[in-house]
Amino acid sequence: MSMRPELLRGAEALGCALDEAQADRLLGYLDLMARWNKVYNLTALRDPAQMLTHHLLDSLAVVAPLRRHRAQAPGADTLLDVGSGGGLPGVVLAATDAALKVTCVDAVQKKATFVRQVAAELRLPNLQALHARVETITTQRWPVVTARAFASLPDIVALTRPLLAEGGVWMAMKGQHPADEIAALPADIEVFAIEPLTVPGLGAERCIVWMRPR
Ligand SMILES: C[S@@+](CC[C@H](N)C(=O)[O-])C[C@H]1O[C@@H](n2cnc3c(N)ncnc32)[C@H](O)[C@@H]1O
Repeated sequence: MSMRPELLRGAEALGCALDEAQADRLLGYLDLMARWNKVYNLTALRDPAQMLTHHLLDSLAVVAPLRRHRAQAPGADTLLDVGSGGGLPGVVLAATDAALKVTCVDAVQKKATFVRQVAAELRLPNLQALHARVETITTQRWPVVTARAFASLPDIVALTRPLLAEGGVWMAMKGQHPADEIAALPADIEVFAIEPLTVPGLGAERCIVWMRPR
């Protein structure tokens, strides 16, 4: 059964209606993920319908908030997705915004290789993948650093702080409001917004924790 209608409906509910080309890319990504998963074990989910809600729609939920942030932060046109795994949310962000240059980094070679393959097959020149432990990167800084299912907020900050550009922000994707993690952040880190998200069909709490150095 085609998943296009559910994808289109879900994206619209999330405030990021997709054009045909964007929907094609995201469905192509889902297809590549399902095929590579048989060999490379990129995600524990096997059911494509679950991959749609738990991965694609969950990642699409941050597209509109990121657009709002970028509208207020001119120059925030590059993003680092830390511990990107099979490319979540980095691939989804690159596939929905050609003006955003996305770098996905993961410590596992096969995951970076998969994201490179996605960039080639889906023709996404704004997507690149690095195979590295994020704490070893010294070559570049980014105005937005994002992470999904990567680490606690204090660990995200500790591992990626040198990679944040002047005036940059962290956009951390979390489940329930992570009060304990927020309480454990260093005093010079400000949580300037916590945005609750409602992901169609997911039935679980989600939020974005926006952070920046004070
Ligand atoms: C649970 S997975 C989440 C993957 C993806 N963000 C998602 O939401 O499906 C966490 C990923 O972080 C990667 N990782 C863990 N420590 C890392 C580090 N220090 N630098 C880069 N990647 C790391 C792991 O290899 C793994 O792919």
